[in-house]
This record gives sequence, structure tokens and C-alpha cells, in this order.
Amino acid sequence: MSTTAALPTPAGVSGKEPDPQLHRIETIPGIGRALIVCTPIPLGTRILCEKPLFTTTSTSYKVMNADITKKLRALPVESQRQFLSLHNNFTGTLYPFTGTFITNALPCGPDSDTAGVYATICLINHSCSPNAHTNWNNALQKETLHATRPIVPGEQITICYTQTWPSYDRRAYLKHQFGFDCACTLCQLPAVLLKRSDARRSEIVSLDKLIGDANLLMSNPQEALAACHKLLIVVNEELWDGGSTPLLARLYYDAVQITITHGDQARASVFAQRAYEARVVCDGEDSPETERMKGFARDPSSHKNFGSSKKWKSKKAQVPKDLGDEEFEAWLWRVEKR
Ligand SMILES: C[S@@+](CC[C@H](N)C(=O)[O-])C[C@H]1O[C@@H](n2cnc3c(N)ncnc32)[C@H](O)[C@@H]1O
Repeated sequence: MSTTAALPTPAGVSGKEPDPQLHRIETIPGIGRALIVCTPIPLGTRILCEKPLFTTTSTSYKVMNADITKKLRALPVESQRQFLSLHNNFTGTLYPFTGTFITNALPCGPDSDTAGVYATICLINHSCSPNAHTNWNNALQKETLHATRPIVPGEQITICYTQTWPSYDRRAYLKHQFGFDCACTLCQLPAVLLKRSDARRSEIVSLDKLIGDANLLMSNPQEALAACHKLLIVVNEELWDGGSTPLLARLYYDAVQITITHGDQARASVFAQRAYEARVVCDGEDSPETERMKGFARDPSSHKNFGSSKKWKSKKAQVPKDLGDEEFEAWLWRVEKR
């Protein structure tokens, strides 16, 4: 698989309401309710765009329980029923509403300590190799769900409740937080293949940590960019299945930050375009983060880090136009000729 593969243009339906006929609810023994696909869903389709039943901010379980009780009382009976029917992995505890909430809640944004629960999105089960992605769209004040690969009728819509961790870390987290033993296709791989997947995922975790080191960004941007390139190769080996993943969008944005910090507008514009394309698939054209990436692709100098260093100074117009794919990637990732 080429690491340079351009992302297919998503058949997204931004601006259009998601089609409620795309899926139905079914009960699967041992798993509970699930969303099952009725008609083929192309890559990038917005499957759901849902308002939370309510949101609450993380505090003590006791205070959360009181807040949820108040908010539940204010809801229509049908919405109350929807919340009360959600799975609770913490039954028998002192604060039952908090238990149901933390089993199902999704954060309202990546760093937010406010989270929401949803009548339909909270019925989506987990897979370590999911076919869809949820995201809080702050402009719409709704949670969206997009197909991150084509999904066929009869297939269950799944999202990933964990990060891209090795199986031993995923299992421990899922057991503790949700009370189940994951039996997804990835976790059921024969031992030898699972070991290879775990090795790749360990590498993803280490590279992610290295790329997040702000000192490296300033002191050795070449090494930071090489780590992004390596991460792209490992992510494609481990996760590429004809679709996309938010990890791709993130790593391309990391590459934007590294290059623009050192004044390289040419490369930053290409990386921003790729981050934008990955975001369109995962979050939709109207997500604020997608629009932000589009803005950097148009004008990389609008990034707050631009001008910190002139080490790799270039203009956007200096993106080479006459290189073959391989040569272009070597230029983009600053791969030194041996
Ligand atoms: C957010 S709910 C998903 C909807 C749930 N199936 C229901 O009936 O309400 C999360 C719970 O679903 C179940 N679940 C989700 N993914 C699963 C999986 N891959 N294997 C087994 N159970 C799973 C677990 O009980 C988990 O705590």
C-alpha cells in the first residue's frame, strides 16, 4: 500500500440532513442494542447529526447525579425513557444516573470536561477496527457520526471507545470502563498477527509521544517531521482499510505545525490540505476543525506559530509542480538523498 495514496473524495452529505433509513436498531446477544446498516453507506457519509439529550460537567459523582436528576426532570417523558434505557456498567453503585452517564457519555470537544448523552449515538458499539467516527461539532452544538470506510448492508456501525493502543491496554480499559471483553475482528486475530498489530500500535503510541514533544519541534524539526512520516507509514500498515481515520488528520496537522513553525509555507500548505481532506471524511465539511485546516491550506502564514523561526523559510508558491509521486513525497517529508 502506498503511503502517499490520495484520500478518495468523500461522498459526504454535508449540508444535507442524514438519512434516517440508513440504519435500524437490532439486539445482538451478549452485546445489546446495535445500529445495523440497511443500505450501502459510502465513505465520508454523515450518518447521524444528533443533539444531546442533556450535557453535564464532570465533578464528583454525587454532584453529577444531582445535576442529571434535575436535567432529567426537565426532559420530555420520551427523552427520559431514552436515557433510562441506556446501558449502565456501574449498577449497584450509589449514584445510578452517574453510572449510566459515564458508561455512555461523549465529550463535547477534545479537551472539554462537559459531556453529553444521545438517544441514538449511545447505541453504537465498540470495535478496535471501527467503520465510523463521532465528533462534537461546536458550531452545530451536535455530535456527528461519519463513515470512515464504506459500510455494507447487514454490517454493524461501530466506533472506537479507546485510543490506538495495543490489545492488552485496550482490553484493560474496556473491561474497567465498560465491563466487556472485546471480541472484535482485530482482537480475534490469530496470536501471531495480533502480536504484529500490537507491535505497530506500540510504535504508534511512542511516535505520537515523540511528535507531541514541544522541545523537539523547536530543537530538531527534522527528527519531528521524520517521526510524522514514520507514523504515517505505520498508521497505513495498521489501519488503512480503504477509508480514513482521525489519526491521519492529526498527524498531518502535526506536520503543519512543525513546518510552519520554521517558516516553510510550501510544505505546510500541502500538509494542511491533507489534514483538511482527512477531516472532511471523519468530521464533515462544516466542522470548525475542518474549516480551520482549509484556512491553513489557503494561507499557512495565518497559523499562530508562523514566524517563530526562519530555518526552512519558503513561500506557498514554491510547492514543486513537476515532480513524480515518489519525488514529491521525498521533497514533502524532507527525505535526504543517500
Ligand atoms: C454505549 S453502550 C452501546 C449500546 C449498548 N449495546 C446498549 O444496548 O445500550 C456501551 C455498552 O455496550 C456493550 N458493548 C459495546 N461494544 C461492545 C463490544 N464490542 N463487545 C461487547 N459488548 C459491547 C457494553 O456493554 C458497553 O458497556
